[in-house]
Amino acid sequence: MHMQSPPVNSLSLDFLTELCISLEKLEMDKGCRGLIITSVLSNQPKVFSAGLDILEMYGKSPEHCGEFWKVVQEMWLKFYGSNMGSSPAGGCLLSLTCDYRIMADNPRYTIGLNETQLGIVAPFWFKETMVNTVGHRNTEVALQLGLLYKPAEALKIGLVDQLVPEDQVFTVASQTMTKWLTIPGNVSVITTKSTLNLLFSFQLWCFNLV
Ligand SMILES: CCCCC/C=C\CCCC/C=C/C(=O)SCCNC(=O)CCNC(=O)[C@H](O)C(C)(C)COP(=O)(O)OP(=O)(O)OC[C@H]1O[C@@H](n2cnc3c(N)ncnc32)[C@H](O)[C@@H]1OP(=O)(O)O
Repeated sequence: MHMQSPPVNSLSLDFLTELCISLEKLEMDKGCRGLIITSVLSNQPKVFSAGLDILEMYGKSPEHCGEFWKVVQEMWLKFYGSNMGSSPAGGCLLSLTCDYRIMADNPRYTIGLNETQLGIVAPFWFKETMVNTVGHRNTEVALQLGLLYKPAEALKIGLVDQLVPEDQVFTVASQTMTKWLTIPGNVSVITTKSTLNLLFSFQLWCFNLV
């Protein structure tokens, strides 16, 4: 799936709605077993996603905000696999929801949950998704300081799984997907994934988010 919503793939209500509809269609397609998501914006260096569209969170009606927040949660519940450039805040969440993250090795790109730098708070389910990926201590430091990591730093703490030269991102993503798809049967993979997320799912249920 190629994201192309200039200038920076910010996650607006319209963009997220379209994304969720596309994901739902893919979920129902029995022939689809994996998804690589990437940005095809023409800007250089490339942005994966600038995160939630800031304009959606300012001066809008309560109904609009409700609708926006709901679709943000839907997006988070659905994702699979990705490759990317810059991914601040919601863009980082988009990546964290994936099974494997491949980042272009360009020090101009950054990834992280930088909410505190913006004077806002990363919701607990952003935080938990980060803890599940990089552990509690790394998350504590990252979130309190609102850190945006360069590729090498992100790899070091496990925020991304692999760095590759910029022109090879999609090729390597395709090779990685091929490897993951050698695991037989959807059921065992889905069950394993659900088991890994069991505690988190329970927390979400307690907070009435699913
Ligand atoms: C519904 C109510 C809910 C209330 C809940 C309240 C709080 C909960 C918090 C939820 C957690 C928040 C998560 C988020 O995702 S907040 C968004 C965080 N995003 C960022 O901090 C990214 C900011 N952007 C950048 O760092 C850079 O733009 C960049 C992505 C690295 C790209 O840099 P560059 O290529 O140099 O482009 P420009 O900076 O020049 O930007 C180009 C134009 O794009 C506009 N832009 C950028 N980011 C956003 C964005 N997130 N939303 C909307 N628009 C964005 C930027 O203004 C430029 O526009 P212009 O050309 O018209 O000036």
